[in-house]
Amino acid sequence: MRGLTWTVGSTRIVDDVTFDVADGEFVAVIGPNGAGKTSLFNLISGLIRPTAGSVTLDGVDLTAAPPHRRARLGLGRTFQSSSVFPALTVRENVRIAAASRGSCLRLWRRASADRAASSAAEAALDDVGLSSHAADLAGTLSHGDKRKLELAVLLATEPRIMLLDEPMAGVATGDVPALTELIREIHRAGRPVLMVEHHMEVLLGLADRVAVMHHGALLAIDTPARVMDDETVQHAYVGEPL
Ligand SMILES: Nc1ncnc2c1ncn2[C@@H]1O[C@H](COP(=O)(O)OP(=O)(O)OP(=O)(O)O)[C@@H](O)[C@H]1O
Repeated sequence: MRGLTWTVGSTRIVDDVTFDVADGEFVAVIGPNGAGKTSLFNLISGLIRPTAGSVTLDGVDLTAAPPHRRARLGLGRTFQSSSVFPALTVRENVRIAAASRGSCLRLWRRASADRAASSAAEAALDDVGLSSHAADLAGTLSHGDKRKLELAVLLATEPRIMLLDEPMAGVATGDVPALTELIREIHRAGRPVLMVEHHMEVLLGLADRVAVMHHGALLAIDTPARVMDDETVQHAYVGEPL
């Protein structure tokens, strides 16, 4: 992203943010409450249009593209609040995502597309360890398993890059290590990740770089250890744990 800016009235909610996520890299976005992290994700995924700046994926300028086109081009995203269909089964949730990937209007290719979507869904459920819950209604899953389901839904779309907005939000403390490990494995499988996370301890050993936002601007972007040592970052977090 280059110079990404979003102004509401006279307030700069996201202020001239520029950084790259390299192929295979894991970049975390942190910042005090209201720093503009979710707004930045909304700009990258196209839910809101920037006042200025651009978003590029693999050299393709996506700045004017609607969210569904960005998703087609490989920009996959999860949301801060749970976004599964509670009345559908776990398998159906993932299958819908997998089918959306290879959307094909030619009737004679529907059967093979269906089979491909089913096997992509099963593979994604296996990746996140939810195969044994495939027939359960998504609404009956624990909060931690719902988060895993969201990851499976995302994986089934075979994204080029994964944007995860606070995947640990609402998850019981005891489930955080397993979910962290799962995200680590998904990343190791070769996908770059951009993840909003409040807890610095989750990011140590997970993120290659940490981008710190403050009042909409990018305050620092560096390794987790160096970011934690940075005095300007510590100052931005006065009154809140880093
Ligand atoms: N549509 C909007 N109109 C006006 N102000 C907005 C809008 N969306 C967000 N804001 C404001 O922009 C600021 C940044 O919000 P945002 O949700 O991006 O921050 P955040 O860093 O994700 O916060 P949190 O850590 O609490 O999730 C906040 O002060 C918020 O009130």
